[in-house]
Amino acid sequence: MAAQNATHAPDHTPDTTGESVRDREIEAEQTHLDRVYRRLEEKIHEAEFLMDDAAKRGQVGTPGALAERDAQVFQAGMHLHRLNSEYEDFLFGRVDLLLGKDGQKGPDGAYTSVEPADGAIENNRAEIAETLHIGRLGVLDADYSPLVIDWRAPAAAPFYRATPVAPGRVVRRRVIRSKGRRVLGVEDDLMRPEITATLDGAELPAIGDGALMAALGRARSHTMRDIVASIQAEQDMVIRAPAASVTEVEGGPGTGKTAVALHRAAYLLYQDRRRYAGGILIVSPTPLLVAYTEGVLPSLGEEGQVAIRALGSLVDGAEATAYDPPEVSRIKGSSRMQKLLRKAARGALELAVPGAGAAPEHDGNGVGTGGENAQLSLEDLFETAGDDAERGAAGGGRRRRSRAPRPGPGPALPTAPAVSPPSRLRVVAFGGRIELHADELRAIRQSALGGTAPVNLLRPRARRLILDALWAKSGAARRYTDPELAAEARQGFDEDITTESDFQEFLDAWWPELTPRGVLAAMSDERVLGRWARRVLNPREVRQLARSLRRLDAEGHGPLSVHDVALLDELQLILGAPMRPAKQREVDPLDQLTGLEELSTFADRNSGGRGRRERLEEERTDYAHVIVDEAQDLTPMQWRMVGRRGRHATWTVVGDPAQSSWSDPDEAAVARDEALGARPRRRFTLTVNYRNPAEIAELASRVLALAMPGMASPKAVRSTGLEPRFTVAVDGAGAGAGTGAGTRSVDDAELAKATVAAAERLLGEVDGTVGVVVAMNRREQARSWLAGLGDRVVALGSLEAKGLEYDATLVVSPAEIADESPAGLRVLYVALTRATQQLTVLSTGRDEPDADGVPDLLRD
Ligand SMILES: Nc1ncnc2c1ncn2[C@@H]1O[C@H](COP(=O)(O)OP(=O)(O)OP(=O)(O)O)[C@@H](O)[C@H]1O
Repeated sequence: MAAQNATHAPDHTPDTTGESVRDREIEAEQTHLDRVYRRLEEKIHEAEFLMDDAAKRGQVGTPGALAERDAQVFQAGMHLHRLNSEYEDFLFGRVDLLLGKDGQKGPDGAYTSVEPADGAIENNRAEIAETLHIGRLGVLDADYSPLVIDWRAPAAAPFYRATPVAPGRVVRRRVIRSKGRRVLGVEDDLMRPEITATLDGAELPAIGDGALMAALGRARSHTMRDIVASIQAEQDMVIRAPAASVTEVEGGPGTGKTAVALHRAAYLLYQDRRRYAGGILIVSPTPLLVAYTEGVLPSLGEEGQVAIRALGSLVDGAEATAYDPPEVSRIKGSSRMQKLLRKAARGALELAVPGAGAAPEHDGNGVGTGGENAQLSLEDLFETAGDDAERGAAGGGRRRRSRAPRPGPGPALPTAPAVSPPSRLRVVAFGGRIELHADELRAIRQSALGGTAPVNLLRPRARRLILDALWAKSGAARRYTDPELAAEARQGFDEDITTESDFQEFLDAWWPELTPRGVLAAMSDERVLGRWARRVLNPREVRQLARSLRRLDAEGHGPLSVHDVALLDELQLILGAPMRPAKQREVDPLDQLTGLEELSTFADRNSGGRGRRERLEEERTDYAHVIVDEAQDLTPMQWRMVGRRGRHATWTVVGDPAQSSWSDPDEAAVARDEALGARPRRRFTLTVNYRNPAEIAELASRVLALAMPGMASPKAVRSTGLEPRFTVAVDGAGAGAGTGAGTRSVDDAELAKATVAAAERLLGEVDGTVGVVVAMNRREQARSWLAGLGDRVVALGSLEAKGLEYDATLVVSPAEIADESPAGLRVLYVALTRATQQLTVLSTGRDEPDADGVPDLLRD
């Protein structure tokens, strides 16, 4: 690590003027920052003038003038928005460079050579030839010399990539800490500590202990910070990797996968804003992680074109709030569900499914299929011509309408039930009755379903087959020898039938438009589900699945789990989207050609961009780039759901197999391969743990050895000297480390007391947040235990801890967490790797703690 290897000159020693080297260096950076802000103000005035000018052009009205005006407003709006944003640390870095090899300058005004010129260093002495300041945006001075280089520009790469092993032209890398317009401090890393470098004749000093350590040591809040000032070389390789295909990143806990993924989104937008105007989707495992990370991109100046969504809210109108127990998650996540859902969608046509008919009954007798209700007898309707009567039908209040048979060859139509699927269709035509019986209707349905199109879209085909069958039964075709006359008669026959609202009602009942939620709700009937799931699930799985879906009401509304959401998405595909009225256009087609569609993004961003972003998220189902965070957790069904959103996308997929809570990684790998297709893949591994101190990482590695034998732990970058603490909840006597009494079971009251005591202690020891991780089925309980401790402490179920971090973590009963599911040890590994400073492990008898309170699972 560069930060560890740098040597530093004494920086607090006052010189003859009484000023320390540090003060002088801060003052020099302040002078530069003042210059930057003066230039920014000039640019803001320029942009305001341009906006003004553009508004006047609006009155001219020729297409050319309007296009020019729009382009100008776009440019000016973009500048204004960016320039007006007061970033806490607009300017954060600086590199002092040796003379470059080729002497060429790039578009940002900086020399492009990565390697130093021959003779740049002589007798271990060198003169600094170029100093670049790195910031969140690029700013050029009036003479086009670079005042600040955008962190994503090629010229900024050495700031991140240089190491003492491969320093390139970099002699000193400096991180500048500022607030508003004031420089607060500087931290330097020397990349060539062996040489003496001078700048304008004075020796180049190095201040502080290194920026990375300073960043890592800061207290954590409830939101993630960007790492733009201290991105490390191996992370930078991922962030700047070309986006042509699939970039796969693996790395253990705390290696910066999430941080890198977020910075990569900002980098891609900078590289090719037009291409990624198609939207970047970041898929996160939980809403908690979304909330934790969603501030990072705005802090990097990017938000309008990036949607960060939790897996449970990828489908519009659905929001996962419920949890499935592991055995149910396993069923719902498995790719076997594809087959089952296809059967269910087809089977649901035969039921009176909500969203398409009556409510299913959960009485084990089948869903809405039974008895008289389903027998549609239309006979009476024709025999009581002219008599409009209302008749309440048992179980449905079915409406009965009377209709006179039409004179002439045209058919008279039956009515259809409002609720139950009819099993007979009878019409009067050519003076006689034509009837399609239950078995004939069933055969027609089967034949229509033989198509591969989505079920809802097969309805026109079914309608055509019904008309064919009625026409054939009418025998009318035989009456016409002239094919033209026959075709005409057939056309009239079809028109007469189909223009009748009763026929429409019949179709609505017989081939209802199914909704994903309706089908999911229908699957809550165990008997029906058992039929559909034959040879897919065993009876126990059928029972478990049906039971879990009973939390939905008849129309499929009610608490959904994250796995239900993937099922809804799959069903949407199987059923086909119902026709919706066309959406009002937001942008002019011309905008798409000129790139001016971005205009509304910036306009909206200026006037509270969130509304725009929400709409963007709502409307998009196909993105230009998809970033999957915690990819190891996606189930096969979730891979299918996510894959559908990136059919034409490039991808970045980050994850850690050792943290997977999904029980069947091989099955998930197949689904992942399908989602990513044949695109070439570029693989990266991150190897350094920036989150956990070495003491905590070492403890966690014991669980890793059990969970994934042979898998290497990432190397922790720092050590705090604070060993994890072990404590045991004991009956009657409170909690204490190393009591040796842990083999007895403990009741909830004692566990609550011990949890609160351990959490309070940690709160007293750290400035920031404390996360208390418990088994999933204890999370409500733990929330109530900790309710009085203020908002620095958070109670989390083990699966909720994914991706998050806290200054201190309390892990309650490792054995309980490990026993929760087949992937329990990996989930425990996640829990143990959340702390940036301190970790306490609280055991109960179930954990079999030794005399020091160390639970069996964590012993060496
Ligand atoms: N280069 C860096 N400079 C400063 N902080 C960093 C750097 N890289 C990572 N971090 C910090 O380390 C912590 C862990 O990063 P992150 O959450 O991205 O890791 P992760 O690999 O996604 O972890 P997990 O797999 O456990 O979810 C975060 O606080 C992040 O800000």
